[in-house]
Amino acid sequence: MRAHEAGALHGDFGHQGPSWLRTPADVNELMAPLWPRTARKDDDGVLQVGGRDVASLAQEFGTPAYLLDEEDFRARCRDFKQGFAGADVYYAGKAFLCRAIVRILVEEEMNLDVCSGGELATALAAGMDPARLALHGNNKSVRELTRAVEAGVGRIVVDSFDEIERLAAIARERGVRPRVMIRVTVGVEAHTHEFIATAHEDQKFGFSLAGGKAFEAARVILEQDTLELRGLHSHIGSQIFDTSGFEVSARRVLTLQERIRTELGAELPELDLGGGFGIAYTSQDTPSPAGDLAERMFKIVADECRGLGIAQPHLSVEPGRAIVGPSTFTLYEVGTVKPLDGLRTYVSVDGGMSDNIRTALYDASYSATLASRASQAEPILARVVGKHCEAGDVVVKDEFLPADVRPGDLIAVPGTGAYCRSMASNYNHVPRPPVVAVRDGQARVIVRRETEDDLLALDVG
Ligand SMILES: Cc1ncc(COP(=O)(O)O)c(C=O)c1O
Ligand SMILES: N[C@@H](CCCC[NH3+])C(=O)O
Repeated sequence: MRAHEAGALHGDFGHQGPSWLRTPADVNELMAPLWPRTARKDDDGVLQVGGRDVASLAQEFGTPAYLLDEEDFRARCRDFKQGFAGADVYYAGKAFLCRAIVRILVEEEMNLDVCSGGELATALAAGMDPARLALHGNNKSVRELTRAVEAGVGRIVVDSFDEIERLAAIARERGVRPRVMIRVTVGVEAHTHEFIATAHEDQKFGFSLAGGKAFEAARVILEQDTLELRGLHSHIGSQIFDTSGFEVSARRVLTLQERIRTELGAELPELDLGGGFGIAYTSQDTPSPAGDLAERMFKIVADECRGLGIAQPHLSVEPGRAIVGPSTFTLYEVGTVKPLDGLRTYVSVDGGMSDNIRTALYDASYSATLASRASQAEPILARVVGKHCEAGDVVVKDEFLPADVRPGDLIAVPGTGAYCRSMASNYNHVPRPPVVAVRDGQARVIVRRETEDDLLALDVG
């Protein structure tokens, strides 16, 4: 089998050219960062995952569908747990959460970060030990806080003075003492898209460190005998490759920790440096393995603590995208192909911005491959677009696809495990696709496809 016969497993415009013209060995090597571990193409160019081929999965479950490689998801949990041994790893449920995922997390002995009543309910419904949960949010309702306190959630990451007051009252009424962390805005300009950076001063999350609000929050919490202050929390943003942002953030937050110890007499035993570890969406992204990230982060914390003369707090991190992102790809069927002379070819698929809003929202880059057959055709510059009534309904901005791409072909887009199903909508009354977990030749639906009846059921007429 020659590589181009197998079709591209990864290609992206403008960097190294069309990848299906490379050797099979190259193609396999290039697969690694973008595709789930068990993904490969067979001799007929049909993409396989978890021991199943996508043509049969499309027949059984329809398209579009998110196909999650369960082995890959579990392996990434283990990579983080092993890499960060000695620290705690909280999977960030906002990336993608459902009960089957919670059960896997329980089996893999992971902790879980939830950021809404809905995520909390999902975690509890699937049997997650509440002590392993962290609750986030800049505007947690009284109801959400009450539920978390009553369930015995392990930590609540407080985000405002209003919340401290609310939470203290809820705890007082129930005679309990919830554990809290303070979300600190450290003022780091993370190198990522503006919409997903969270530690610069001018935004809604956290207590400003520079403005003295974070110190003030510590003082207020320490005055309450109904709240137990466990530590500081910083999350600088998402899809970050460079650990220098974490270094600055750790330095600033630990400096605050030292001030809290000196001026308020409180030794804080924990520190959470958040999530945000980047993944490869195209060959131009170069993520670090979890072990390397951990090594660097442990060193940063150790160095800073030594410099400040404080005891090292117990570290935790909250990766979401880096665990679930690469485990999943979206399978679409091509509906129409429109070559625009001198421009590019528009390949329309049966989903779009309702199942992947990230391209439209963050100008995110994705790649795609012809997944259902091999092709000998020349590469053409294509744009994979959806079926929505919106010109910006783009899934993959630029990709080389074979010139004979045609209606009925299956197209796979990797790296869609994080923030695609969880941010999906039913814009234009397009029902949301299912999530199908595949492992050892078995496929099971873990989130079923939304139906038109589901949509009509909400519309009370
Ligand atoms: C507080 C917090 N923790 C963790 C995460 C997870 O981020 P990521 O999925 O980029 O690892 C987020 C989202 O950005 C977050 O806001
Ligand atoms: N939803 C964003 C990341 C922000 C997530 C949570 N703070 C994304 O798709 O990249």
